[in-house]
Amino acid sequence: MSMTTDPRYLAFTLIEAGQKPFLPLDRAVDDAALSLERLSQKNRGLCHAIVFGVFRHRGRIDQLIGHCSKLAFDRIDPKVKTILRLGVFQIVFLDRVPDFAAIDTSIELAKAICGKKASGFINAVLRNISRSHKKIALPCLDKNLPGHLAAAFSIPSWLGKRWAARYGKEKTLTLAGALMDLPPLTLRVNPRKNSREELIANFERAGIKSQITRFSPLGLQVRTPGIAIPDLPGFNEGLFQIQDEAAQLAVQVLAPKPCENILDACAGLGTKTCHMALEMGNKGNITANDTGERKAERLNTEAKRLNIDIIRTTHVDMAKAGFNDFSSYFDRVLVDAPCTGLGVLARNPDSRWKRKPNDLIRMAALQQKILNGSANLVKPGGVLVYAVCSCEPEETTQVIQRFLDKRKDFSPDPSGFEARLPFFCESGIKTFYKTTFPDHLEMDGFFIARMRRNRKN
Ligand SMILES: C[S@@+](CC[C@H](N)C(=O)[O-])C[C@H]1O[C@@H](n2cnc3c(N)ncnc32)[C@H](O)[C@@H]1O
Repeated sequence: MSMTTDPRYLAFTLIEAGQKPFLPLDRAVDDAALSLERLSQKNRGLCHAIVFGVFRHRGRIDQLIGHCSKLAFDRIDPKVKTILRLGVFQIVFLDRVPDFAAIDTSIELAKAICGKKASGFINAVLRNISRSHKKIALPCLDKNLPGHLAAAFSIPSWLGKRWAARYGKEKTLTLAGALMDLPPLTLRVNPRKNSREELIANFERAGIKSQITRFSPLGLQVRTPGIAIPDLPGFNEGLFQIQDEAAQLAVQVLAPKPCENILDACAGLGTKTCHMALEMGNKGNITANDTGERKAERLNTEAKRLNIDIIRTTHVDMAKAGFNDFSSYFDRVLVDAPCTGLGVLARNPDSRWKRKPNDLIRMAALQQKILNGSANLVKPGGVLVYAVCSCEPEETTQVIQRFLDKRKDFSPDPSGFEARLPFFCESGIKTFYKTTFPDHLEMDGFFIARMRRNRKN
C-alpha cells in the first residue's frame, strides 16, 4: 500500500493538522475529503476512528506514553509523539486491531516519516505499553483529582482544577464523563416539507429508529447509530437539518415572525439562520452576517437544500458595527457569538487540547464588543438574543451583566424568555437566561439570554 492510500498515514497527517491551534479538526477532515475518498470504506472508517479517538483519549494515551518511555514525555519529538499516540490508541482502545498489527504499522509509519532511529524507540515504547497498560492505574481520584480527570476523561489540568473549584468533585466527574460520550445525533424537521411524525415514519421504513426531543417542538434524535448524515432518508430533499437541541432553543427564544427583518450577526454556516427562515415561513428578510467569507457559500447551499430564499449574506465585523453598515434597524438580532466551545467538547475533541485559560479572557472581550455592536442594530422595542456554546461565566452571565450595566437602553426580557421556554423557568423564579450542561438533558453545553431594546418615551 502506498503512503497516500494508507489510512494510518492519512490519520497521521490529519492529527498533525488538527493539532494546529487555529484549524478545527472538522475543517482539517473536510479539507482532506479527496484523500479520504481514495480509501476503501473500511479504511476510511479506521482513519476516522483513529483521528477522533486519539484526540478523545489523549489524556490516557499520554499518561501511558509518559509511563513507558525512557525519554521524558516533553522531550519526545512532536512527530514521533503523534505516531506513538496513533499506535497506543489502537492498542488500548481499538479491539478490531491486534496489538502486533498496531505496532508493526506504527513502525512502518515511523520509518517513512521520521527515520530508522525513531522507529526503534517507537517499537520499544509500544511493546512496553502493549504488555503493561492494563496494570497502569489512573491517578488517584482523591489525591490527584486534576490528574485523574486528565487521564480518565481527557480534561486538561487547568480546566479540571477550574471545574472542581466551581462545581465540586461529583458534578465535575459527571460533567467530564458526559464529555467522553458521543453526543446524540439530533436534527430539526423542515416544517415546510414534512412533520416530525412523517419523518419518524420515513426513517422507520428505512429501519432507522428516532425519537422526538424533550423540549424543542421540531427536534428528533436519531437512535440508530453509525449512519452517515447524507445517508439519512430525506437529506437531499431537505426534509430536515442537523442541529443539537440546545441550539434549536436559541432560535425558539428569538421567536422570529413572518415578514420581520432579522439579523443573524454571527451566522457561520447558517444552521440557525435557516431555522429562523423556516420559523418565518420563508417570509420576510434575514441578513446572515459573518466575517468568515468562505462560510456564506455553504450557507447558501444549505438554504437552497431547504427551499429558503429570504436570506442575504454580509461580512461586517460586528465588533465595530453600526447603523451605516446595514442601513436599517432589525426587529430581532441573534448574536451566536464566537466562543471557547467548552460546552461542546464532546463533539470537538481537539478543542480540549487547544483551549487555554487566557482564551476565556480573549473571547469574553470579543463577545462584549460583538454584543455591543450588534445591539446598535436592534430597533426600539426589538429583541436581542445572546448565545454561546459554553457554560463558563466569563462568556455567559458576566458578558450579559456587563452589557446591561453599560447599555441602559436594553433590559432583560424574562416574560419573553419564559413564554418561549416555560420548562426552564422554575415556578416563581423569573429569568431571562439559561445555561444547559452536557451532563444533563442530553443536550450540548449552551447559554441563551433574551433582552429587549427599550422603547423611546
Ligand atoms: C458560534 S459560530 C456561529 C454558528 C452559527 N450561528 C450556526 O448556528 O451555525 C460564531 C461565528 O462568529 C463568526 N465571527 C467571529 N468574529 C466575528 C465578528 N467580529 N463579526 C461577525 N462574525 C464573527 C465566526 O466566523 C463564526 O462563524
